Amino acid sequence: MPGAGKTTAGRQLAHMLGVPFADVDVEIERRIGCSIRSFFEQHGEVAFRQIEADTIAELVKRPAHVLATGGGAVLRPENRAALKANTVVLYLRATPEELYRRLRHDTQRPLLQVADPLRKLRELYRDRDPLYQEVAHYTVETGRPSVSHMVNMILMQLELAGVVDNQLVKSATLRH
Ligand SMILES: Nc1ncnc2c1ncn2[C@@H]1O[C@H](COP(=O)(O)OP(=O)(O)O)[C@@H](O)[C@H]1O
Ligand SMILES: O=C(O)C1=C[C@@H](OP(=O)(O)O)[C@@H](O)[C@H](O)C1
Ligand SMILES: [Mg+2]
Repeated sequence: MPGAGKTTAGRQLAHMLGVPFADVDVEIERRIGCSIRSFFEQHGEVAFRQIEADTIAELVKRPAHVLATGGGAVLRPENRAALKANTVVLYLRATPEELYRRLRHDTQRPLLQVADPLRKLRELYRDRDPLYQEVAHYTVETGRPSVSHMVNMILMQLELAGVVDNQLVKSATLRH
């Protein structure tokens, strides 16, 4: 979902683990040469989703690092398949109300430039939560922690899953 913390927590997590960070949206904006919001307005969502799929297909093949996708990455089956097969997928789950609290002043998410953004978030959550749960290896219930607390929750989940070892988590925590 938009506002889940993928970009913010993903960047912090990569820094703490000492691995490269990539954000699908940032890579897309580099390719299209404008903001995603402008692209939506000029070319529409379908054209965006094709560029998003092409970008995800490339980025999931890069060596181990932290990858933040956009909230709509799960809409296309080929994206879900690519993410699940090539990465350890964490779903950063938050309620529509919490997401609205985080995004209420944000003007850059095209899907939320509507009269009732909270209603839109509830619709997106209804449609997408099953898809996130289908593609995710692990779900992190983010609630209302600070970003740094959320990153520690993610680290603990990754350690429990054996994705990162205890020493790496300890050094990450110290680095933090
Ligand atoms: N766990 C959190 N608690 C409070 N604010 C958060 C949390 N995660 C993200 N935010 C804030 O919400 C906004 C959206 O975060 P962002 O990382 O851009 O989300 P996404 O990339 O998933 O859309 C940012 O202002 C960020 O600081
Ligand atoms: O939820 C969505 O469909 C989208 C989320 C955005 O990314 P964030 O989840 O980082 O906001 C961005 O990819 C685009 O605006 C579409
Ligand atoms: Mg993001």
